Amino acid sequence: MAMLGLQRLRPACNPLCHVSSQTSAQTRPQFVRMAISESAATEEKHMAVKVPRVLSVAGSDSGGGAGIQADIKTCAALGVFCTTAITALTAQNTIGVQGIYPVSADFLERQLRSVLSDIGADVVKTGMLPSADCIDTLCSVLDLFPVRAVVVDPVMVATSGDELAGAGILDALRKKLLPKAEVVTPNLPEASMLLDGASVGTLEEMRKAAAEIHKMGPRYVLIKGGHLSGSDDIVDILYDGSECHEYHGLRVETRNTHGTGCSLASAIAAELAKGSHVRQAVQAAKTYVEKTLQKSAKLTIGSGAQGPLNHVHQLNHWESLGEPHFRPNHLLLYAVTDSSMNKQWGRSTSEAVQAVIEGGATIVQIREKEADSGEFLEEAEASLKIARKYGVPLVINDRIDIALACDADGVHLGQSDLPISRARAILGPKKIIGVSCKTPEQAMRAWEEGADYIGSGGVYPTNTKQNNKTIGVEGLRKVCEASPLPVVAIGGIKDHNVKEVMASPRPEQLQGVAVVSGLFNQPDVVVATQKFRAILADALDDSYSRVV
Ligand SMILES: Nc1ncnc2c1ncn2[C@@H]1O[C@H](COP(=O)(O)OP(=O)(O)OP(=O)(O)O)[C@@H](O)[C@H]1O
Ligand SMILES: Cc1ncc(CO)c(N)n1
Ligand SMILES: [Mg+2]
Repeated sequence: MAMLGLQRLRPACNPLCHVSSQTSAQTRPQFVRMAISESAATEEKHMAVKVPRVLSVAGSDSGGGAGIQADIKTCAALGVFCTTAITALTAQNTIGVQGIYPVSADFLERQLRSVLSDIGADVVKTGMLPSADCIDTLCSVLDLFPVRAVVVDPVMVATSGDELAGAGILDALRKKLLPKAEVVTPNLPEASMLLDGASVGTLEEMRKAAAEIHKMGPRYVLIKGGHLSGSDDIVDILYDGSECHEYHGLRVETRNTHGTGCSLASAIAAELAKGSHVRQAVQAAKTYVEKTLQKSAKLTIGSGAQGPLNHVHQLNHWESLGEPHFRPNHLLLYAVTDSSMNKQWGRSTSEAVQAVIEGGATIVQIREKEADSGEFLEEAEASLKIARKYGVPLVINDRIDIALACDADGVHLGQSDLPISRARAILGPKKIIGVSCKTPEQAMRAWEEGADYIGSGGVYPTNTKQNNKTIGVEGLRKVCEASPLPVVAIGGIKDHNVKEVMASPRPEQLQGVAVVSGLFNQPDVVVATQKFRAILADALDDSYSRVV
């Protein structure tokens, strides 16, 4: 193979501009920050943004679940730029491998040189290598263009049982590629093949196999336990030449395990490219694959035994496709907490939430005007655990940051909070956004900007919100008639006036009532809530109240 003589360029670290225009009296962190920002300003034009890069040397899976396709998606999900050198085309789907078209060693070399001579790579990840020639070529090119680490997934057999590389590659793999590897990631059958058919089917055998494979030259051996039978726990074993580290994870019950191995190896490569140590990289990769399996468990792509993963589940949320994130009849009895009221009665917010849900509240809003952010978050998290157990949605008043931090079901915003369109952009399409509206115009705008429901009031004067203009039953009716969104009535609603609010003819969009002190300024929240549910059932026709 001809030598290109190209060297990888390592850009020197740009020194900071330490002579800042402000001097002496500053504290050190401020000084460092200013120095950095001033340096940034003067060098802005020349500043290079260095992106972590992985080069995947692997086969194409036409089914989109494994091989190159899995590698690119995994790297994208983990924030790494992925280039490719394709070793083979496979005609493959969720049923099996219908054909293999290997790429010649010459053309593999062209791809490797194209990528490494220009874009470069921090880490090379290898998957399917169809011939010993391809392995020879790869090793020679790696000698010319050294990279920080090589992650070798010794792909031999697809999950379907179809052979992807024959025993003919074993010698080159063991003698040439493994000595260059930072990590090698065999599954159980591959570990056995590398060891000429030794049995690798128990944890003890995995440990022994890891030590044997380590003698072939890689710095780390990770034996994957995905094929271990008969346990809820899936253990991968990492051997570093002196110690075995175990990575435990829960087995996800799913048919969608096609490409887990490729994804794990790519995730390790991506984490290494970002600068992690091998042990951190393996842990992060295992966590990524487990989470991805969970998010992909129910997908039905293809009719075969092994479906693909949804690698970019943070972007597309397929797991919740088809599930409406909000149903208007959740607004029937809407409980809004008030921490000082609950404190007076000697209960925490989460105890109050438990009681109000037991009593029959159909949605809960955590409204916190006193606690600091940390306490608010703790209360919200504890309340959310309870709400999830009962399948009742829980939203946060005003604080989008708290809603995001605890992954609540949504927020309720006032007219002076962040604009609805911004809130929607931050929270994504799957979170509930409710908006307080006093007028038909506000209701129309909330709808245009992407809200899910409207809270309209105050219907009656209330102590919880003094200085709040009341709109009365008439104002509520006007909002309901104009609103394209479902409406919940709020403000001073007590057991004695629910009937009046919900009285017929009830406007179509009016779904229920939101209550604060009627539920919580009470000695027994469960009993108070049950009473409201009974009055609501009475006020509405049966078919309606039975839906929730
Ligand atoms: N059902 C599962 N639940 C949780 N983790 C799993 C499951 N199946 C595999 N894993 C994990 O996924 C990673 C890949 O393991 P596996 O042994 O399946 O690789 P593989 O056989 O090479 O996969 P591939 O199908 O891509 O060839 C490992 O970290 C393993 O622990
Ligand atoms: C191309 C390709 N590489 C790797 C695997 C391993 O899952 C596969 N099924 N297909
Ligand atoms: Mg594999």
